[in-house]
Amino acid sequence: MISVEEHLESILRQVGPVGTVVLPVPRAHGLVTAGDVVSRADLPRFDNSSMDGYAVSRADLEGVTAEEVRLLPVAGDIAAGDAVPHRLEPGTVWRIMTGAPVPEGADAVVRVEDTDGHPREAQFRVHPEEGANIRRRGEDLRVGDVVVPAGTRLGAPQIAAVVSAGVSEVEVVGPVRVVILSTGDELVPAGAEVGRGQIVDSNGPMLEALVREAGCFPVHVGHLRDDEGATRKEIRRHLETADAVITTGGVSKGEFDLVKKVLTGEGTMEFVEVAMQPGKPQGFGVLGRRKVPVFTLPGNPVSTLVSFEVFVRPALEARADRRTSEGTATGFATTSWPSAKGRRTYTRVRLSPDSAGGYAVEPAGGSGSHLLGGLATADALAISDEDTEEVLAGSEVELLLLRPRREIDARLTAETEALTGGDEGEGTDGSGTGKHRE
Ligand SMILES: Nc1nc2c(c(=O)[nH]1)N[C@H]1C(S)=C(S)[C@@H](COP(=O)(O)OP(=O)(O)OC[C@H]3O[C@@H](n4cnc5c(N)ncnc54)[C@H](O)[C@@H]3O)O[C@H]1N2
Ligand code: MOO
Repeated sequence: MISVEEHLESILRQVGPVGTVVLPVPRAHGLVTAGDVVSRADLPRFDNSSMDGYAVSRADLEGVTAEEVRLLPVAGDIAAGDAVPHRLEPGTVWRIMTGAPVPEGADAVVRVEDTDGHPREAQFRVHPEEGANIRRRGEDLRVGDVVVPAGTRLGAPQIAAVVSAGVSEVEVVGPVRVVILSTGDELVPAGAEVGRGQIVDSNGPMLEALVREAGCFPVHVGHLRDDEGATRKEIRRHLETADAVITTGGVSKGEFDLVKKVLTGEGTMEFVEVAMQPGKPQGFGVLGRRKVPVFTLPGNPVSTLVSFEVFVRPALEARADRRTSEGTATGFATTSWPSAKGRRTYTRVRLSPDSAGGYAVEPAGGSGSHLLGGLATADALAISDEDTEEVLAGSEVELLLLRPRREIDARLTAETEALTGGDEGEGTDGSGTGKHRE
């Protein structure tokens, strides 16, 4: 058996980012920039008003107060989008809308609330500060400024900044297209009738969701029957287009464990036993002329999940050049549970608030790799090392989170409030206490 670290290192040595592509900015959502994105425009593009009001020359309102009001004639209206260059003549004002270009000669905008709002001859009640309510050209970004540095994941705020800066296409690390193949004659697709001896293929939909959560794109989710020729043909076909292939099942010692049989000797494929529980039988290699990473995960659903979190997610992150894991945390065991001696053990656990504002940890259901009911209630995997035979009540445990931390913390806060009748807002409030860490 090899260690978890040895297997992960072997995978990461062989996996690098996919090539870059140039995409229209909205389609690059979630992808990582391959180079700095540089502004093609000054932002704002022109001096404009931040308020509905009047563009004025301050000199014309010297000494004006709420008691010492002044009347000035209005030259006209300037709306947002007005393309005509206007000039402010001394002794006059322009009525101006939010976002409209400030006329030449104006050095402040007076809010409509500080006037009587009249369209032709407005009464002013303030003497504005220099530049009041004017958004200056280039105060946000200048031509040539870096809007988003290389290596940034394009989220909604970055997309807004980039398109405003006059950039319509960006070079990003390409979308990582993942093919998912469940294997085994016993499987039927979700929703289909389940016959005698059959089960629903849950690994396919689970991996599809995991791949998506990891910021990659499941492009094919299929099922391979226990047929050697068909299995070989189907895997080869996907090597032409996929950026990663994940199979489940067919890698242990059964007579019909065909994945192992078909892929042995292909590319750098290696089938190993990893000192972990669950997830012992693992296969990985890069295959075909495109050197596509292929992960052959054990079929038991919990083994598949743990294998994904421990090996596939880091590799997909390397491929997409981004981090997506929900991260780690620590908590305290409220009860004891067994740990497989000699193997890194990943125990499904449920978290609750402890009295010190940390995470209280207890197993979510049994330890069998087929137990999906318990898995659905788990918040995290508690990791215990190879030397541990039993995780003792009261001991500190390392957690690999399976849900977004905000979601866990929000639930725990609600539970704390329910327990205390809502008078203690402190505790697991999502801001993290000494015991929580990323
Ligand atoms: N003689 C031995 N038998 C097994 C060993 C072993 O060392 N010696 N290892 C066990 C361990 S540990 C695991 S994990 C599994 C891995 O088996 P495979 O990867 O070959 O997977 P299968 O045999 O095809 O299936 C295992 C189990 O999972 C169910 N399954 C498979 N695919 C799906 C799916 N897509 N959705 C839901 N459930 C699935 C399948 O019906 C089996 O019950 O091997 C042990 N055996
Ligand atoms: O290693 Mo298997 O993955 O225990 O269930």
